[in-house]
Amino acid sequence: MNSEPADIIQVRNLTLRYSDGKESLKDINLSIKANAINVLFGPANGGKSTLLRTLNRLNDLTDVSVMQGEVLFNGKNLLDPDIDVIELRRTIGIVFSRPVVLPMTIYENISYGLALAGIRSKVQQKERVKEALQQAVLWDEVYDRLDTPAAELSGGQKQRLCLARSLALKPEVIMLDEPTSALDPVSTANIEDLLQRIKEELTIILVPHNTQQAARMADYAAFFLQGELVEWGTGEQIFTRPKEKKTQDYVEGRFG
Ligand SMILES: Nc1ncnc2c1ncn2[C@@H]1O[C@H](COP(=O)(O)OP(=O)(O)OP(=O)(O)O)[C@@H](O)[C@H]1O
Repeated sequence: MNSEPADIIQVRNLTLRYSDGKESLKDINLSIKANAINVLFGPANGGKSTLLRTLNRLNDLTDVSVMQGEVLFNGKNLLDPDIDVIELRRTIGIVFSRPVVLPMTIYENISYGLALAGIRSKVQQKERVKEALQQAVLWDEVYDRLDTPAAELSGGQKQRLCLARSLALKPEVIMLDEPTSALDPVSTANIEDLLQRIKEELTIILVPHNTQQAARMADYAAFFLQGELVEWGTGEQIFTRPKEKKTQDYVEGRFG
């Protein structure tokens, strides 16, 4: 990295409690850096997925009893009730661990979302589909069978299709929640390579599926433990010179 990237998202004093009373995020303060891979890592139940779901308001659909603090994005608090949630979810996309393809063709898996987003011109759709598949490094494998069912793709290809589906909407941020946990090592390496490539164009927030992947991928890293953000910094600092003993113990595999 040449210079310190700008903050694209600023999480300020974010506390979230589900209606069962459990505090899943405790006074979180964190900056997400633009055009970088921002890794959120730590043991299960740390609050990583909860934070991702908060950033594009998927938590609106779950039973949250308390949400305090703010999340600044493009000069606005994205937790404000008057935010356009549909537009927010286009701008901050999410890819989950299990690739969920729609029961449609490869082409339609992408064009469907474009149509929903108001892009109805067939010419424009065609261009966007091609561009997204190229960005997701899937084009060369599927360009001659775009009209076949997406269900016939391999697991790794399906995950790249899910990524292409988000990329087609030209998001500013893509969040990935353990995107390679269901994939073999070769498919995992493909996804990791392509994330390194696309960070030139957008911002990535990655919940990795293990600490090795966190260390490999992180330009910036935030260590979550039981709803608390223990520490965050550059990947290099967190994985070689952590300030907190808890981070060091986790990174060195003393608990997990
Ligand atoms: N919809 C929900 N309702 C109630 N509690 C929830 C809900 N979703 C998550 N939790 C709780 O919030 C805490 C944080 O969970 P979360 O899934 O955010 O952690 P995580 O760090 O992503 O863990 P994992 O690696 O297992 O996905 C956990 O104690 C979990 O049980």
